[in-house]
Amino acid sequence: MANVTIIERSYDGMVADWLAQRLSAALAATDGRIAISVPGGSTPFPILERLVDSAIDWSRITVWPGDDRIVPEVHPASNTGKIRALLEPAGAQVERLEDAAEVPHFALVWLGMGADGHIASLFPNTDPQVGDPQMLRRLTPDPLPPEAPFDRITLTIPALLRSDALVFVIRGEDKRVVFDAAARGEHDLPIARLLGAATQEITCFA
Ligand SMILES: O=C(O)[C@H](O)[C@@H](O)[C@H](O)[C@H](O)COP(=O)(O)O
Repeated sequence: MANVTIIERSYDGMVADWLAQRLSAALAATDGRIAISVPGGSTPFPILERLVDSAIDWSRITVWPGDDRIVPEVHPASNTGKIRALLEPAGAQVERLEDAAEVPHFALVWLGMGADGHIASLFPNTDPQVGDPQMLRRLTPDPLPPEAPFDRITLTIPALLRSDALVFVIRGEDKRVVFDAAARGEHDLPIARLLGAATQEITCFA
């Protein structure tokens, strides 16, 4: 049973304020840089638009997309392109997963989740492993999600677990049912594998 703090009836401004506080605290705890991972999809970007205006020293933050579709950054489906457009002007360094050499330890990993229990691009058909020796994988979701029918590159479960904290923003009752069942260890979908192996603080904005 994963120890998850659920924050009910959340809204984008609330999540942005929480993230701003956590990132400020992580920056205050070190003289150097911190690394974070942020999700793609549709949920994060209204939150990131608020977060980018907060008083965070983005020049000390390296931002890793948790996953991306294998498309050019100028493609509308590119998570990295959208994240870069938002955060690089604020001073953040945004990584390209294809170029990644060494996946760091993350101060915070922020994830969304699909109704099928996927996280990042770890879809059920890819059989993601808690003990994966790789930090990054290229893979093909099957079925291809109609909203983003592309091959993917993604952080793996061990890479996502290389973090001080996990935070989820999960909107919709269908996803909430899947998430709660995962937290109780009632299925073996990717979200359940991640939560079952997590030892760090876990927060879910629902
Ligand atoms: O590349 C992606 O699509 C995301 O990384 C993906 O894992 C996303 O987080 C979930 O599918 C939830 O998407 P929404 O936030 O749009 O519900």
